[in-house]
Amino acid sequence: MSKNCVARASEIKKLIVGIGGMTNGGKSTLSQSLHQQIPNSCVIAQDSYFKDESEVPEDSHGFKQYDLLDALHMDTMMSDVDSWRRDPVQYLRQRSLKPSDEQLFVLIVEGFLIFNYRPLNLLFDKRYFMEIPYDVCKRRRSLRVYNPPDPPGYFDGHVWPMYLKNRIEMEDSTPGIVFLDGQKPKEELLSGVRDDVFKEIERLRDWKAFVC
Ligand SMILES: Nc1ncnc2c1ncn2[C@@H]1O[C@H](COP(=O)(O)OP(=O)(O)O)[C@@H](O)[C@H]1O
Ligand SMILES: O=C(O)c1ccc[n+]([C@@H]2O[C@H](COP(=O)([O-])O)[C@@H](O)[C@H]2O)c1
Repeated sequence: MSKNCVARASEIKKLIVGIGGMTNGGKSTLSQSLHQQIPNSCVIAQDSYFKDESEVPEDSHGFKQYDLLDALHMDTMMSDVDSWRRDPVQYLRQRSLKPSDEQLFVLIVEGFLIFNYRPLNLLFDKRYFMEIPYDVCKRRRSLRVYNPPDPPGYFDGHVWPMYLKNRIEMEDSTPGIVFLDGQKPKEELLSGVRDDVFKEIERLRDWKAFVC
């Protein structure tokens, strides 16, 4: 390094972790547990950005087309991600989260189509995808009540075919995804991802930015 270069070890460092996966794969459960265990972290959840029912079109069978990026306000989601990237301290404070003295911040982004939206997908440092078999997915989904609730035949008529389509698109465009078995015990899933994220945090801590 030239003697004119300045080490900026104290600069704020940021890590963005993507928890993608099938509907009911366990994304929210894992993301909330990670948030509780990772200091200076927060969660942005894609299902907070669904458009109003009146804005979501129906197909020829009368099924609302919810399992498409078009059903989501991705522009709003991106602007929230960008405000975290600009100033994570302020972002946490605005949400009544208390930043620690630590200069390292972790954003957990979770959702069923997070790796299908290119501008967001480009930002991830780590990508995980929670998968479960068809019958488990169908059973878990049948126990959950969305707003609006799934009409009869919705899982096989819309949710599952769209999952298969979206997954092909994702795998074609995104290498390096770590696939997780969403049937493993919650604690095991949590400890695996948490340890992986902590390793990444250690790597970032050791890394010094040099400005020449
Ligand atoms: N590892 C797991 N094993 C068994 N059930 C789980 C597991 N993780 C989540 N669940 C259950 O599956 C359902 C969907 O979980 P959730 O985290 O809301 O999924 P997602 O956010 O992917 O839609 C919930 O009832 C949750 O308790
Ligand atoms: O949250 C909503 O407004 C909403 C309304 C209708 C349906 N959804 C369903 O939400 C699913 C994605 O969320 P999740 O948590 O199941 O991964 C997706 O499969 C949609 O069909 C979600």
